Amino acid sequence: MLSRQQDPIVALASAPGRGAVGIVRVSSPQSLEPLVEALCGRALQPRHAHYLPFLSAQGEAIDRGLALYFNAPHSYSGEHVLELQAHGGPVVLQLLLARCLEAAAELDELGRPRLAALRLAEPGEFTRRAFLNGKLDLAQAEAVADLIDASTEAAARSAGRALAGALSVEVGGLRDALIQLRMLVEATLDFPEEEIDFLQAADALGKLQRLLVQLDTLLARSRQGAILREGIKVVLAGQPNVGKSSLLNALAGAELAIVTPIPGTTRDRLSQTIQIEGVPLHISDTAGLRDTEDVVERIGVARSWDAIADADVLLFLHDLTRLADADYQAEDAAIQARLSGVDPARLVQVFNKADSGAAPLQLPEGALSLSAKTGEGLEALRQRLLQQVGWQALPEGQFIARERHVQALQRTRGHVQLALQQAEHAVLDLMAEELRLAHDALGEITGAYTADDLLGEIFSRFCIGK
Ligand SMILES: Nc1nc2c(c(=O)[nH]1)N(C=O)[C@@H](CNc1ccc(C(=O)N[C@@H](CCC(=O)O)C(=O)O)cc1)CN2
Ligand SMILES: Nc1nc2c(ncn2[C@@H]2O[C@H](COP(=O)(O)OP(=O)(O)OP(=O)(O)O)[C@@H](O)[C@H]2O)c(=O)[nH]1
Ligand SMILES: [Mg+2]
Repeated sequence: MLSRQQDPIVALASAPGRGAVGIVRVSSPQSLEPLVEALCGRALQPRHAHYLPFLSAQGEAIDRGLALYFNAPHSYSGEHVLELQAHGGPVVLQLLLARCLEAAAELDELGRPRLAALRLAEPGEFTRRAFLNGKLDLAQAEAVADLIDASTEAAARSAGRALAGALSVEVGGLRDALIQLRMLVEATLDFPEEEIDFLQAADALGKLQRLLVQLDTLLARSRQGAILREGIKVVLAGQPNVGKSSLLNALAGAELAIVTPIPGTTRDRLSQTIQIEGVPLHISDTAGLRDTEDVVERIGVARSWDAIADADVLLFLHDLTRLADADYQAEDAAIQARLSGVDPARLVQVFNKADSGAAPLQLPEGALSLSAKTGEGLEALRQRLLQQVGWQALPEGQFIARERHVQALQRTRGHVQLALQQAEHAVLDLMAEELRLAHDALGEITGAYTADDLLGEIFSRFCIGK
């Protein structure tokens, strides 16, 4: 793994103002001993906790806390790391941070700064260094961010699995199988007259087929992991007064949205994340769809249409008590015409107010009937939402994955498939090329082959101090 000469960096490694304990963390390719001397007034034994005062330039205690020193490469970042674990107040932590920068600039007896070029860390820079120093691969580094951002317990657990290397281990197994095949094919290319025998003797076709099966299994697990990470965008839409806000409240189990008998109550989009079996659902309640002269409501309705376009799943609500009403039907016809642009696979028709005793009705295929008021039919709706996005809780446990991983796996699979076709026709040089491309695509997941701008994009989404 390439390792570059880097400036030393410092940051708060906890959200300021919230923690009871806050950490100021310094990471540096050069030794931090001169800085430790200034801040702690003594040397520290690596990997031991020392309780001591953190010293200002005047030698006063800014705080008393635990200091930890990690010698490179035995640290989180793989560099020399100093942690000052202090009381978590925002002001005291900012003082400590400023003191680190000040102490780094202080000159020693020879007129050199204690730690030249110490600067504040960029988002994700500690973890980026851990990656560059081979402490984590890219999939694990991404799992760090996903663990922090996890919005449900299931998402956190599966990020924990990915951080421990579950995805990386699977990818590594596939990579080893690919390498074996590549070696075999490359060797065979050197003896052209025996190509076919070679392939048969080594069962190349069988190996490729098994590789495809393994890729499919991993793809399935990664897709589930991506659902856990990203969650699902569910939008509640429909005419005014059909019960969209009531359904949001029922799903969330809280009175989030205002509900009244007055049509046009909701005028703006209101979103809430809930979970079903650990899957995060980002649910949006929207303004009822209708033509209106009210300027504010018009903007709200335009936002409803934006939300509809953006939904993974659109729950389109109908009011069972008004189905026979001529105005309602006319409005509905106009809306349904406009909805015809929505992918039917994303659309679920929901007939609300089933408790009202309204005339029983022949529901359209795939539609649900329920009552936001009594909760009847809600469980069926929950199951339908999971089914709609292809969620299955897998017995072996999914690990958090990103769309990026799913796409890299799909590309790998495509190349293995083509390699198999070439193998069937015994076109070995093309087969070798497809295997090489498959190998490259797989390598993108763990960061073996990753462009710098992708790394920049991945790490910039971390918080500062991570
Ligand atoms: N105080 C503190 N807690 C923390 C972190 C931290 O940086 N500081 N972490 C920040 O994310 C996480 C833990 N991550 C860490 C990862 C590796 C090493 C480390 O010292 N690794 C050495 C030694 C490993 C060993 O003893 O087995 C190494 O890799 O060589 C430390 C923390 C969560 N808790
Ligand atoms: N009987 C019955 N009434 C319901 C049900 N769901 C909602 N209502 C009533 O229908 C009326 C409108 O409910 P809302 O949830 O505000 O409807 P909405 O679709 O959000 O309406 P707008 O915000 O105006 O678009 C309220 O009086 C609710 O109490 C239900 O399942 N059964
Ligand atoms: Mg409403």
